[in-house]
Amino acid sequence: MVFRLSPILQKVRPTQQSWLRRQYNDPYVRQRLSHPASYRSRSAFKLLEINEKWGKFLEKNDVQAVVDLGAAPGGWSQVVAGKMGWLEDERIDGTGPSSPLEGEGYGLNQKAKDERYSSWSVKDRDLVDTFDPLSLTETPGRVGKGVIVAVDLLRMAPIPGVHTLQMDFLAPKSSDIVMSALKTSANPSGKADVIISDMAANFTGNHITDSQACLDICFSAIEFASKTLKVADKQRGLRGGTLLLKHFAHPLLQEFRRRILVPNFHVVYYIKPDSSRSESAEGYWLCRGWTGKKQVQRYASETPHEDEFQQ
Ligand SMILES: C[S@@+](CC[C@H](N)C(=O)[O-])C[C@H]1O[C@@H](n2cnc3c(N)ncnc32)[C@H](O)[C@@H]1O
Repeated sequence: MVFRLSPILQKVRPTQQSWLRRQYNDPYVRQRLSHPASYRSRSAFKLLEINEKWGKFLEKNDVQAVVDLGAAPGGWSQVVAGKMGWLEDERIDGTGPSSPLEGEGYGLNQKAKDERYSSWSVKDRDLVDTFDPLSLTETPGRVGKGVIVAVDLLRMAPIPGVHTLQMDFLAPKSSDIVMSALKTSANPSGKADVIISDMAANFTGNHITDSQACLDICFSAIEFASKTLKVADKQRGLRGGTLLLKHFAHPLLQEFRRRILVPNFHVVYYIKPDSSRSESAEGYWLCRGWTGKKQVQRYASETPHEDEFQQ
């Protein structure tokens, strides 16, 4: 079907018109709107695709603890909650007509809703130094396995089984808070099997500033991973943890891959999912089998010239 602007929309600016045209013609936007799972973001299809094509790493039996960094509005967390059995069928949002939680939640205050969904949300300033996740009571009627912790600067509406921390992941102490949130009776080691990061800073339009911001995010994620991911242990038949990391194409990031990721994982794949827009410089590294062989340390890097930026 050809996209035609209605007379009202013809009055909006050309840039807004081209955005509307792109949204209308995007098969993933249409799929999201019509999908029974009511995914909150188009990004959910990227994670579904990566997981499906690259070894179904979210569905392994031994996956007990997953951390979702830069999680809002919650599409990836919905996918993880679905894979870990917190949601019985494809109706992921817990709000729709075929949801196992149908009819629940209405008339409940936020605290009661969070308890009902085994989903709590806290802000860092409320919990630094006082947060004790083990004090949280187990939720009756919970259906899923393990623990899922989601982090974002923005507030996220609850998702069954997902514990949300609203905070700046790059701030000091944030990784300690996430680590304590991971330690529950369902995951006594407090370690993570899978860390997924779709975190992205707001673009300024300056490639050097934007690439440096992306590098900072990647460093924060790997520093956290180095403290948290399970290490491969052949004797115990334990797989090393997995990290899925969003980045943008730039020589600084290639250097990061070579110096930090490759020495610390069994394998590092570069993935550009079909569902990622071709005009976007974003890509993902899927890093399997954390070995932690090389200490993770930030290094001084020559900032490449603007011309070196690759689309
Ligand atoms: C592309 S969106 C994530 C979409 C998400 N994966 C989904 O499926 O709904 C990137 C997110 O990263 C978050 N973010 C960026 N910098 C952050 C930071 N320093 N700490 C926490 N979250 C951050 C943004 O607030 C934004 O919600």
